[in-house]
Amino acid sequence: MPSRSDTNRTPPSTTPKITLKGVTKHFGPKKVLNGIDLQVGTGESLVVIGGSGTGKSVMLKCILGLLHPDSGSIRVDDAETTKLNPRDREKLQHKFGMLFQGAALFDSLPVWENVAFGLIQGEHMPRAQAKEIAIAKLGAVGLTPDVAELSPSELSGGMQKRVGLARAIADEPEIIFFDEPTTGLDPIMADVINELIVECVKDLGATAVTITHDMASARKIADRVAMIHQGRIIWTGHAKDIDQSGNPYVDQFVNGRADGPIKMQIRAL
Ligand SMILES: Nc1ncnc2c1ncn2[C@@H]1O[C@H](COP(=O)(O)OP(=O)(O)OP(=O)(O)O)[C@@H](O)[C@H]1O
Repeated sequence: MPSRSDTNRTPPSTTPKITLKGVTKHFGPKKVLNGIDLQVGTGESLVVIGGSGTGKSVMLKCILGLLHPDSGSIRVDDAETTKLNPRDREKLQHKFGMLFQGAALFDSLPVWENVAFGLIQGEHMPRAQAKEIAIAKLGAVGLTPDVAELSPSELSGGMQKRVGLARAIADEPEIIFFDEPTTGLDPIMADVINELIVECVKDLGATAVTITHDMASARKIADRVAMIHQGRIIWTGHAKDIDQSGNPYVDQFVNGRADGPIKMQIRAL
């Protein structure tokens, strides 16, 4: 299957969907985000790469409203999200879907109810209708209706990711966040999940933001890639240009080399 940047789809619009300007966040004496500037276009798939502890998850949590930045601006469409009251924040949440790193399913609920959770709890949809949608979404990620009645604990890691993806798309969100979607999967299953992500995002016409260490995943999913280092975005570019970034940090990361400016800075700490 071709990468997302090769597919024959409508190119993403240049209208910004998400805009971060000068976002900072510290915990105690530790500055984690040092002025993040980043824009994601409507319908674009942006992949954020970067080493462990560079602030990827903290940035994502700031966009999701799970953490409040110390300073800076985060806009989603026309709304400045750092200043929303709780009611408007809740409305904004309806635009978001999320696939968590560990799929984060409730073992106490059958698969279908995990998928339908947001529809039942958030949208107050009748259970029968929500179940129908959940089964359709499970079909969209390649799972048959009999899986709907199982407990998540009965599923393999790959199937759990599919269920997490079905849940992320159940509400047909405008923006989907993927946190390390391929972690813990073998390379073939990782590729299957990457393909499903590309398909689901394309079908919905959604904007996607993915954080990952996995370059195979980044290459497959991304229209554009942004690299974060020490709490700043140090490079952004088209996925197809990642091997000619001209940036030694990106080059080191993409090629997984121990030697380079990133290691030198770790040594210096
Ligand atoms: N709630 C918190 N309280 C204190 N420190 C935190 C908190 N959340 C994150 N941090 C610190 O912020 C830094 C960045 O963490 P973050 O989880 O964003 O890294 P990351 O780039 O996502 O790494 P990884 O790829 O390993 O998941 C880390 O040093 C982490 O310990």
